[in-house]
Amino acid sequence: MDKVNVNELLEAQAHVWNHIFSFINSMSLKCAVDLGIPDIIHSHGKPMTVAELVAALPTLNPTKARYIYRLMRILVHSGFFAQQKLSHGVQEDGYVLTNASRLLLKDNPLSLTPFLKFELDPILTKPWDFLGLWFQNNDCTSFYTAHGKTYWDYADHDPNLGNIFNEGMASDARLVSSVLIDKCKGSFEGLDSLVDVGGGTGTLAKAIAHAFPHLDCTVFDLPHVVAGLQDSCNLKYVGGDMFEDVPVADAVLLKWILHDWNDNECLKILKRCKEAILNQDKGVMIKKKVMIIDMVLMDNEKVNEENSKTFETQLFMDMVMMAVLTGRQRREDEWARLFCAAGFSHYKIFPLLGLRSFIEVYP
Ligand SMILES: C[S@@+](CC[C@H](N)C(=O)[O-])C[C@H]1O[C@@H](n2cnc3c(N)ncnc32)[C@H](O)[C@@H]1O
Ligand SMILES: COc1cc(-c2oc3cc(O)cc(O)c3c(=O)c2O)cc(OC)c1O
Repeated sequence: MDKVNVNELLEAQAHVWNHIFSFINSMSLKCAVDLGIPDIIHSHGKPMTVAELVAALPTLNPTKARYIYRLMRILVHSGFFAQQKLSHGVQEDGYVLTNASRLLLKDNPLSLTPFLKFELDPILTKPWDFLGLWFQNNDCTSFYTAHGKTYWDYADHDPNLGNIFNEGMASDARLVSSVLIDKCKGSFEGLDSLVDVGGGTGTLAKAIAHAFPHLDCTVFDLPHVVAGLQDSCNLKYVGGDMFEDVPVADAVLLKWILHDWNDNECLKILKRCKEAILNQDKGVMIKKKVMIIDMVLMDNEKVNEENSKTFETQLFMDMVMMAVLTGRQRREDEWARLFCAAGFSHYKIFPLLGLRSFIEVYP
């Protein structure tokens, strides 16, 4: 083998090894969160040496103390912690948080820890072991192959999964609402009423109702999800089925709903949403619309070195939707086809929410 080929061979080996082991990134991060490491470093208030970290870990078995620096080393490499000199003239480094680990602090209102705990719960990681088998059987999802029931049936009978799901979704909704209200204010101005379809326990609608006190907001979700939730001044909860009927309003919001469903199911939901905004009799004074927060999957040919991480994360979410539910992420042309088939006339995409976009669709 000539030299170039040997180098290529070794590069290919490294690439395969990196992918064999890349689950260790997620699991090391989960371990740090389970041990409370981000909060401990935050409370310390200054760069924290490994000895200080070990001493502050309340549940650490003393025989494992000497391994902590190895866990921290991989998490420094993956950007969750950084190392800083303790003080001028002192040789030793201490760990500090990065923007990413600040998003894992318990008291950060935008904390993503509930989302991490949900996605990395063994109930949701087990289906990945069954993906190959699923490709060879008739099951609807590899979640079903792994657990013998659909995700919905599982969640219905396991209140703990229902709770971690709701907390995971609410944590995402808090982050999105803070960005949405800041960047998309204009979209809500002039509306009198809005219904958040599949709005869960109402985290996003509550933030919108608070930011726009003249807007009547409705959270619409399955009856058992909204049962017992308290209405407040301009926010109310309504139970129902979005495939049957959606409450009337000037605008309908669908955050992270359509990615759960296949095209036929999305068509039904979008048609119910269109009826809901057209049944609100307000003449032409208000620009009625459906507002969607979801991914617009990047086109392959637009992927470059700069955006390839974003594309990879979008592909991860697409795989999650396939393994857990029967949904998917969609490219712009796939969205456009859906909107047209549901009878909408045009749409605008605002790529303002990082991995996801804010899409307005007009009847
Ligand atoms: C991914 S969650 C999104 C929750 C919320 N929009 C968010 O982004 O935080 C999907 C929501 O759709 C709701 N849902 C599922 N089927 C539904 C149906 N047939 N009618 C109304 N809501 C439904 C679920 O209960 C869940 O709250
Ligand atoms: C469509 O109705 C439901 C959807 C979901 C659900 O589940 C997951 C699971 C996951 O690993 C990642 C996700 O992003 C999602 C979702 O976005 C999502 O909507 C869960 C349900 O009940 C608990 C549903 O009824």
